Amino acid sequence: MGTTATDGDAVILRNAAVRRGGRTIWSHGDFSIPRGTVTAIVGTNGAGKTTLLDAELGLVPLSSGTIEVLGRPAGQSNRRIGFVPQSYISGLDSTITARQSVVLGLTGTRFGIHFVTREERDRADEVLDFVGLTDKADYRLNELSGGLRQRAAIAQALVGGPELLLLDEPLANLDIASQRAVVELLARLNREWDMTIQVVAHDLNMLLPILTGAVYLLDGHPHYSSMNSVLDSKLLTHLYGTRVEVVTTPQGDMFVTPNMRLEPEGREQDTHDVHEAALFHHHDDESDNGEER
Ligand SMILES: Nc1ncnc2c1ncn2[C@@H]1O[C@H](COP(=O)(O)OP(=O)(O)OP(=O)(O)O)[C@@H](O)[C@H]1O
Repeated sequence: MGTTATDGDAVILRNAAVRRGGRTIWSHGDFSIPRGTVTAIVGTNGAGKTTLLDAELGLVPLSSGTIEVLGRPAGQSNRRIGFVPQSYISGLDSTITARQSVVLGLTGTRFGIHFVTREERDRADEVLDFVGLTDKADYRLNELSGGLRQRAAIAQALVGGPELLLLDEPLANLDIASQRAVVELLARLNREWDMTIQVVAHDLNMLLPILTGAVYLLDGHPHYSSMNSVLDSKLLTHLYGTRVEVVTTPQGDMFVTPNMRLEPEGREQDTHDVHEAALFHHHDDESDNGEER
């Protein structure tokens, strides 16, 4: 929301827009995310959450504006960024061991013979220990549960010592205990390694205790907000197009709960009129030309 960028920011978008397949996915990205924060990226299917991560990695060109990551233009800091893609295993030979997969984070996934140095192996073991996989280091990836595979994926992203960790739906398809373990791991990373974290998520509930803010993709525009402001029932209802409630417990915990009294067709209407919806957007330049999204 047009925030003033500082050296303490990990990511800075200035009037950023992305086009893919001939159409604008999102535009007017104008915010900065401070270092040391844990940020959710939320929005409906196809809103462009993965595209935002791709843009930060410089993998998709911007159709306007700029993105700066760790003080440099997007794409130029990738060695200082750990990335956990949505389908980690599909890009890998699942018969390699957890340790081998982590070492790949240091040596690259290129083909050919690569001798692993003692140092590389020690570094891999250090990270495997941090994610709680020491006793599974020699298990093949296809022998691990989804939750443990996700931890191996995070270990691979961490092994190069990144300052920023990007995760694309790391909790998808995990049971609740495994989701908790991943969330606890992210909390420790943030707390003990001062890691700046961005995580694409559909369900905020599990992540709420560790989130400091969220980027929400709303009506084709990404916005950043600290957690207190994003957890607004009206905003979330507009964002998801269905009724969402925010509950503050006496302990101060907040939960986003879908309202179960849904209309017969299964969705409650977003009740915002166009003027109310406009209040969620605070662009300096509202010259969006109404392109199809
Ligand atoms: N390589 C591509 N070429 C053209 N269009 C693309 C490409 N990749 C993604 N898109 C389109 O960009 C839009 C945003 O996709 P993206 O994957 O970023 O959304 P998302 O919010 O992560 O969605 P989901 O919640 O379903 O994962 C979608 O309409 C998608 O079809």
